[in-house]
Order: sequence, then structure tokens, then C-alpha cells
Amino acid sequence: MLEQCGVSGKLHLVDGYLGIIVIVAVVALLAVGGLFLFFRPKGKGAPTLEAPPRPQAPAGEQPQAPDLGEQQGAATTTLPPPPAEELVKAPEIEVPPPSAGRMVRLRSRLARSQSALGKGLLELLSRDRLDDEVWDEIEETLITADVGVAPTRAIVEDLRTKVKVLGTRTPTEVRGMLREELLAQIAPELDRTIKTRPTGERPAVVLVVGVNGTGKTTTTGKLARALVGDGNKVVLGAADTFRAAAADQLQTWGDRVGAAVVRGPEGGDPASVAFDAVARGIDDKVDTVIVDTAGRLHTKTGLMDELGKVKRVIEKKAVVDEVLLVLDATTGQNGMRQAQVFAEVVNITGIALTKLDGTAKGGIVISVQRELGVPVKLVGLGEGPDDLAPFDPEVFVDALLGD
Ligand SMILES: Nc1nc2c(ncn2[C@@H]2O[C@H](COP(=O)(O)OP(=O)(O)OP(=O)(O)O)[C@@H](O)[C@H]2O)c(=O)[nH]1
Repeated sequence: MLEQCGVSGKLHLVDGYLGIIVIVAVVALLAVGGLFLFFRPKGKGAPTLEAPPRPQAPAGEQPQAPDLGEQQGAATTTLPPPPAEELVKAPEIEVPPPSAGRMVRLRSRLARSQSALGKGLLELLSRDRLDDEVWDEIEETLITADVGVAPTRAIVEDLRTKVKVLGTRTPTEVRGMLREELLAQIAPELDRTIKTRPTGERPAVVLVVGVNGTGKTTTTGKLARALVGDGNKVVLGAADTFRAAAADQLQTWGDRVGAAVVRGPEGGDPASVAFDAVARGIDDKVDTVIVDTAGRLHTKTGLMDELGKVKRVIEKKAVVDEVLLVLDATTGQNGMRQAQVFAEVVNITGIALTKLDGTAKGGIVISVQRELGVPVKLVGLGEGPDDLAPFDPEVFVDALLGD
């Protein structure tokens, strides 16, 4: 019995050891498995909920507005829903499209200039015999399209020489010759960048000037949209204190894209509003301050002096980087006289040529640059909020000549 007890006692002891060995083995296996899972190399396509790191823009550069194609191709990641508060207070601020490539999109708006100027010249130059009568017609076509007398003479002279050299002309050669000539007259080498980037802590300041009804306020609003679309922060100055509606109009433009609008009392001092707008821009650390001024007749000396004062007062606070003269393309040679007087009072650095849509007088681009020695930087091609485009000479000439 005792012996039996001894044997069974030994058996229990062996069972006990076996049990411990099995437990140790299982624990060891689990530990090795855990270590393997922890240190296993991550595969290429390992799914992750982390957003990829944002590329850092080099110092001083603004991050580019994302390109739509890039957005469409991006992998979808489910983000946690925004807090309920944000959902309720969703801002009604529009995100305008970037400015690049706008002229290509709007080129069909040059249809009237295209048939009057481009196609007219192509047809005349393609004739078998180019006698004096045809050259007179070519001259007339250019003058009617507002190219201006001096540039017209230069173009006709150049074309006569080129035709002599060419002799018989194929349609492709005629087109090439005309394209080259028009482009040369538009001077594609001119610097057309609008200075809207801040310098250190100081925002760029753009002053918008011109006679009544040329489209100053509209152009100021459209430019602000384009800049916001390109990723900039903008403040608008409503220095047109004569017309309350102008400040309201600008306020609407600003509100749509989330740009602050600085305005003053009706009939107040426009220079003081301009000064306050620039001060606000500096405080808010924005990229650009655009100051809209009242429309003024170039013949009214008092008003022109006031414009000079607006610029001088801004200069107490910051540099005026850009003075844009807004010209209505449909006003022709009268617009040219206005431009000259404005240029004497404030140093114009660029021209915004509005209402180029629906006019046959596209040649004004050539004459206004020639007369003022200042490049056309922006063109207005419609009444829509995004119908303002950076001027691109090649796209312009190609639109005139057709494809
Ligand atoms: N078709 C067309 N119309 C334009 C363009 N730019 C401006 N306009 C229109 O021109 C009209 C006058 O524009 P405003 O911006 O009020 O002109 P303004 O120069 O500020 O006028 P004042 O404040 O009176 O001096 C408006 O009806 C605009 O919609 C353009 O590029 N094309």
C-alpha cells in the first residue's frame, strides 16, 4: 500500500514536471511570436491611417494651390468627422480657382477681335497679288482694331519686307509671318509679373487707378479672388469714398473669399482709408493689400492731385509695389489720353485692360504698351468673377489668328 502510494506519488511528481515544461514551452513560443510580430519589416503597401507628411515649402515661398489632377489621383483616407460645432459653423467662403491657365480657358472670348483683326489680316496677306490697294486695306484693318498709327506703319513695313523675301506664300507661312510680327509688337519679353508677394514682414501693396466705369472695383475684386485662389491672404482698401456703392461692392467681393475690407466714412479722406488698409495688412501679416480708388476724370486737376496724395500717404507706411491702371478696351484712343495723364501723376507699373471680350479692338494691347512703355499685365474677359486673366502674349496672338 505504502509502496503503491510511493509509485503513485512519483507518477504525480512526473506529471507535475511535464505540466511545468509544457507551460514554459507555450510561454516561450508566445514570447518569440510576439517579438517576431513586433520587429517584422513593414511591407510597401502597409495600410496606415496617418496622413502622408506635407512637403515643406522652402522659406519665403507660399505652398502652391493643389492641382485638381493630383487631388483626383490621391488615395482616399477616411478622416474622423469634424466636431459638431464646426459642422454648424461651416464658413460660406468660396475657394476661387488659381490664376494659371486662365487666358487659355477664356481665349474664345476674343472672338470679335479674332474675326476683325486676325482673320482679316490672314485673308489679305494670303492673296496672290499684294498691290498698294491690298496694303492700304491691311493698314486700315490695323487702325480700325486700335493698333495705333505708329505701330501700324511699323507692322506694314515689316510685313512688306517679309513678303518680298518669301515670294510665293503658303497659308502656313503667312500665318507664321503674321504671328511673328504681332508677337514682336506685343513685346513678349516684358516683365508682366504683378508684384503681389510680401517683402519680409511687409505685404505687397497694389494701387488700382483709372477713370470712372472702366472696371476698377470689379478688377480689384477679381484680382483679390485670383490671389486667394493662388493661396495668398489679401486685405482690400475701399478708398473710393465718393461712391458708397463702390465700398459695398468691394465688401461683397471681399466677403466671398474671406478677405478683410477696410473702409471709411462716405465722403471721407481716401488717403486715410488707404493708409488704414495698409496698416491692417501689416498687422494681419497678409501677403497683399489692394487699394481701390475712386474713378476720376484725367481732366480734373484737383482729383488727380488727390490721387498723388493717396500714393504718398501709403508710402509713409509701406512701398507701393504696383500701380495698376485700369483701361476699358472699348474706349480706344480716348483711353490712351487718360492713360498718359495718369502716368504723369502716379508711376504706373502695369495695365489691366478690361472688357476685351466682345470688342473688335484687340489692337489696343499694342498701342497702349507702345504709348506708355508699360506692359499689359491683366486682361478682363467677361463679367464673371473669374474672368480676369494674367496676360499671355502668345495665347493672345494665337487666339487672334485661330488654330
Ligand atoms: N464685359 C466685361 N465687363 C466688365 C469687365 N470688367 C468690368 N466690367 C463691367 O464694367 C462695369 C463697371 O465696373 P466697375 O468695377 O463698377 O467700374 P469702376 O471703374 O469701379 O467704376 P467707378 O467706381 O464708377 O469709377 C460693371 O458692369 C462690370 O461688370 C470685363 O472685363 N468685361
